[in-house]
Amino acid sequence: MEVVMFKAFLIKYGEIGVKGKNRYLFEDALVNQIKFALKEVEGEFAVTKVDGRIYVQAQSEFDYDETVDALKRVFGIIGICPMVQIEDNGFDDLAATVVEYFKQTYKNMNFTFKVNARRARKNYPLDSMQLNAELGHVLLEAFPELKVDVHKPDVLLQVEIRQQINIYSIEIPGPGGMPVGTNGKAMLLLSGGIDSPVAGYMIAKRGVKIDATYFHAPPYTSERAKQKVVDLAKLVARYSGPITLNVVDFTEIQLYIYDQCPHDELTIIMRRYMMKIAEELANRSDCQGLITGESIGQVASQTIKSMYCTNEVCTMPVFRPVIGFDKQEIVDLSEKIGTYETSIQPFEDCCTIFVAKHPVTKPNLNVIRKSELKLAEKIDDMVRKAIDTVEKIEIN
Ligand SMILES: Nc1ncnc2c1ncn2[C@@H]1O[C@H](COP(=O)(O)OP(=O)(O)OP(=O)(O)O)[C@@H](O)[C@H]1O
Repeated sequence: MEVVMFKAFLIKYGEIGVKGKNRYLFEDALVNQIKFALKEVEGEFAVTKVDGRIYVQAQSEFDYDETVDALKRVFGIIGICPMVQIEDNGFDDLAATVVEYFKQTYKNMNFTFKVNARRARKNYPLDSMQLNAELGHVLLEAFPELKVDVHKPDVLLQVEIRQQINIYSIEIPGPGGMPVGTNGKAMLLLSGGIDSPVAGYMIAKRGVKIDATYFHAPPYTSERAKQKVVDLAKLVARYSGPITLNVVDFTEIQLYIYDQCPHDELTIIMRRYMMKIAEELANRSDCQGLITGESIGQVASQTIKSMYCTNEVCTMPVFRPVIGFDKQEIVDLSEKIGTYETSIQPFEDCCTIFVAKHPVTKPNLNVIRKSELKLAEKIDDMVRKAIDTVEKIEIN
């Protein structure tokens, strides 16, 4: 689309509008997230909050498509309206701009329209009704194929008389949700798979800031496998904002469990230690919850009984946003958010390397606890060491 005229966007936001006195906190978080998202777009932008509305105004040359794509990743936005903003140079100038706006925005004029003018500034010489009628008339003269429909127009042209004049008619859907930073913080257990990046995306969408923890088992898992997780964290951060990624060296613990415990219980016991360590890291970085990509019944370690056993080691709430999704639904979402291609890169995961041929699908908590007694001597030191030597990678 030829969009030479669009130099600004009106940002529409939904749920955050209903938060009463907290409204400004939500708006400020939204402004911050918009600024963060626009950092990777070429061009300078001013993001401002004026009279309870948020505007993005280009201050230099900019790439329209990239800008819209970046805004589509900001949770809390329900609509992105590309806008023409002009100074008030009298009605004739406004009428000419509206005609030019139609010419540049629509290829053919075989549609119905309605003008919806609003005056926030009452000293404008025409009132809203007069503006609607006059601008409608001007457009019909300029484009005789156009038709007016005041009930169900194909195109609703908004003309807002404020300090400046805003002209817009297109609303590109945003992602919805709430601005990140308005709903606490949680720790995502991020593996290299398909599910956990999607889980992180879904919780961030509700306004939750995210940190991540990855369990790495060198040399059984390669540097490349770790890089894949860093890449996934970067992709999630495009929506969630900056992420601190904790890389835990899990090798010693895994080998020890492998040595001491029945192999059909390995996955469950490893998972329990992952949850324990993730919870401790979460506490240290002020998180109020853990996030995993588990979905009921997907694999042996994700039966309800298995989750009952892994959940038991932590007191923090564990959020499993894809719990009721089929695999294909998770895949669809991962394609939509752009993590799928990276997730399917074939690099080994620590769980798949140490996995038993026939893992228990109905673990008994008492049996698992008994097996873990064999670890008692050394495991606490190992856990402490894993936490103390964690590598922190800042994704921003
Ligand atoms: N190496 C790891 N580091 C961090 N978290 C992990 C790791 N392995 C598993 N998890 C967490 O446990 C969840 C279940 O893992 P599992 O390997 O059973 O499932 P999965 O379906 O392959 O999930 P994913 O696609 O997210 O890897 C993951 O979604 C993730 O949250």
